Amino acid sequence: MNGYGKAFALMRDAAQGPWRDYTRHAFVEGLKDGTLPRAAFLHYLRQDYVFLIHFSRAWALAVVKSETHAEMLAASRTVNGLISEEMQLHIGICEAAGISQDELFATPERPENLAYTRYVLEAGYSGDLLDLLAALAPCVMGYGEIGTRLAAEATSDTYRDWINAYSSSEYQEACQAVGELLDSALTRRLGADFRTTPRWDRLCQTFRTATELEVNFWQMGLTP
Ligand SMILES: Cc1ncc(C[n+]2csc(CCO)c2C)c(N)n1
Repeated sequence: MNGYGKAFALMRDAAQGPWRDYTRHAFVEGLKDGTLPRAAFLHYLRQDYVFLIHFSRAWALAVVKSETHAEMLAASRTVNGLISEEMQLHIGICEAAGISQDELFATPERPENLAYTRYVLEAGYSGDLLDLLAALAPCVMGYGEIGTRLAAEATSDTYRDWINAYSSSEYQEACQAVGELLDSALTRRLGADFRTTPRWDRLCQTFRTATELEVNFWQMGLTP
């Protein structure tokens, strides 16, 4: 699977093992065949709602760290997509399951959740837009790959709404836009041969760590 840009494909290939653990996690396979217990899914969604609050803050920080209007536009569109669409999806599914928005907002944050979001925010606070985007990319593109694969391979309709959200053309376009942002931000700051610069390996390491934190997040989802 590809189409999310050059830098993403390189970073993913450099993090092959964790990437596979993330995109083929037992939680994901349970969404695919409908065997994921409902309690685990709702627990995950509640944690993910809190996760999205902090991820919206991290994408807002990407606006702060932008150096061009095009970068600000791409980052602010993601902030808007997150708050107006992705968080709405969670509110809707949870409401239908009898979990109110107040309850959702008051969800106590699990350590696996906290570790991931604060890692990403710290990458942005202490670094530049590249450090921040390297930490943000696994979440955006990973769900893009998972959504596309599950739309083709799902054998159950139990989690169809969730799968449809991440396989939708709107979401796939958002992944492509982030891929283009990553490529152009790298080229602007490091040059077209960004792979040969001293910073590249560190950026790949940040991408890998964020991918490992995604694996931990799925694992948390399996243990309500
Ligand atoms: C643990 C976890 N990882 C990734 C996503 C997906 N996601 C989070 S922010 C974002 C970018 C805005 O569209 C996307 C797609 C999630 N929901 N939960």
